Amino acid sequence: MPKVLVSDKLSETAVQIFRDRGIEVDFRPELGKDKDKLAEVIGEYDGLAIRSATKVTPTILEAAKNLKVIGRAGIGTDNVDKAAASKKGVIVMNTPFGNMVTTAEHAIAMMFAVARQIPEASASTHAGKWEKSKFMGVELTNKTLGIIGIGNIGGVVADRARGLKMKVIAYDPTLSEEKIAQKGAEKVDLDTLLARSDFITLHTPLIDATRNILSRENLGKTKKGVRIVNCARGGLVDEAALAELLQSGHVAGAALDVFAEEPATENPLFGLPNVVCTPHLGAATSEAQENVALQVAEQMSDYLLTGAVTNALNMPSVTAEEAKVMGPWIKLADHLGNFIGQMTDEPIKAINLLYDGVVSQMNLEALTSASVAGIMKAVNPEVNMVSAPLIAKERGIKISTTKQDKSGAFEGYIKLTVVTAERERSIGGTVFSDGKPRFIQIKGINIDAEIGQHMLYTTNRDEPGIIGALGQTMGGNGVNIANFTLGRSKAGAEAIALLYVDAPVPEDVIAKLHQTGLFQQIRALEFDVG
Ligand SMILES: NC(=O)c1ccc[n+]([C@@H]2O[C@H](COP(=O)([O-])OP(=O)(O)OC[C@H]3O[C@@H](n4cnc5c(N)ncnc54)[C@H](O)[C@@H]3O)[C@@H](O)[C@H]2O)c1
Ligand SMILES: O=C(O)[C@H](O)COP(=O)(O)O
Repeated sequence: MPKVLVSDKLSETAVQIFRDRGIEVDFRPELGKDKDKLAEVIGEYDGLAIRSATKVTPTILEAAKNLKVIGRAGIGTDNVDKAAASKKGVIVMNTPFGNMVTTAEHAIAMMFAVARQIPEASASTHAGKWEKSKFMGVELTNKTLGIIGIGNIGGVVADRARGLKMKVIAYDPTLSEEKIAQKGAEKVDLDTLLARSDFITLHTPLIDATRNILSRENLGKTKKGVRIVNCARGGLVDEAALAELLQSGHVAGAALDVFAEEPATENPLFGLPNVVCTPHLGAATSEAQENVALQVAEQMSDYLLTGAVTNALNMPSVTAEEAKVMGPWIKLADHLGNFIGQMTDEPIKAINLLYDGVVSQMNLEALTSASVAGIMKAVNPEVNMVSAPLIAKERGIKISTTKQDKSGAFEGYIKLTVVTAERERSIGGTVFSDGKPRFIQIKGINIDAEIGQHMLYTTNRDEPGIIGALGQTMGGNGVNIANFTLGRSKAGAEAIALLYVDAPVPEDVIAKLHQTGLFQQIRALEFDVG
């Protein structure tokens, strides 16, 4: 039974879902703030469910010996070292839509709050002062709202702002003018947004390209009297520069839900007039917390129990249905890769995959990842579908895929070719109607080989006596052959044999086969057929 740790304050709904799905779950939200304790216990778990308090560092991942999936009940995953997770083969998933509306509403609320100085007016009224003339505000109607990053949340903000009769402009380099127009905004460049906006709201992830996007220089390009709203991530704004511009009167107000350092107990913006602050409450509604807890628990359970992958940031999606249909093909892709991986001792330059027939209509990204993982598992058993493409990229291995639909004798097949400086190796395989993967071609020679845990691969010149030599040497040394496949390109040319045996072929048996002088290549191979 898989075991999941919840190390942040998730709704109890998540715990219930894990239990209902038959997953053992420990609810320990205090661990999100205790990295040493988390490192101590994480080794026991297959899944880790978090919000933003838990920092999943390389140290935590190093200790996470059994971890398969990290589920973020929310959107931002900047608290997870995704590169380290991918390298360890751990899937990182989030819930991209569960708190989108709630966070957009918070941004709108913050915009109103800063336009009308509501928090300060409220505090003053609570204090028994009746400072009616002190809190003069501005209308939102007809004002220009500049949205930096108009993805899911920015899109909802645009929609609500249009309802408030604001003019909406947006800077988002990855979206087309048309797409931004569909969201009700005009696409502009950053300088134009800075110059035209009465209000600026940020809705990008915190990545290298967006870190400090509202830098001192860019804040200096804004319209006098601008108001800034940040409900995305702290590092997007230069807080010290913003504080100075607020004090100089260039910026009329700021509303911040997120800070460079969190929890924020000290900040250059604290205490300044017309700065509205909330403690990272963007996603803090009961509706959003139910949504994200439910979604993350379902997604993590699906992955741990069925292999279905949804909303993963470091792995292609695989639906539960796909996982079922593709299961044998994924296994085949893994075996094909593993065959070549075990045959290849020299550095790999390129991996080419050809998908033909039914398999060409499947999720090829997942199949390719499985194949690449199969190759790499031959030298590092820790590699899996998540980490393999990353490792291949790091090593400069070029991966290409081709699909076609002319499988002929088979419903579909996969052909894997691996290129090294010395040679090209290829192997083809299919899945029979019994759901069993089989090798059907090696080096262009047709065969029909059942795949077993222990196998022996030999190449020889096609001449009499090979079967006898193989049978005698194996049998004479107590190695039972479960299945024997032969193939040759033409009579007298190169031939191959693939034997499926009941136990690993001992070194001394391989030496004896070599002594016969009949074989060019002899390799004992092991496959994970579980
Ligand atoms: N305050 C909170 O509690 C809270 C809650 C939810 C999400 N968030 C944060 O809000 C942010 C946005 O979330 P989302 O779900 O809308 O993400 P999203 O991925 O749907 O949208 C982000 C948008 O930013 C754009 N972008 C990327 N690089 C950019 C750049 N250099 N300049 C301008 N735009 C760029 C992307 O193209 C994308 O359209 C994330 O950082 C998330 O962590 C905060
Ligand atoms: O990225 C998010 O989803 C938000 O920042 C919410 O974070 P939280 O779940 O820690 O409140």
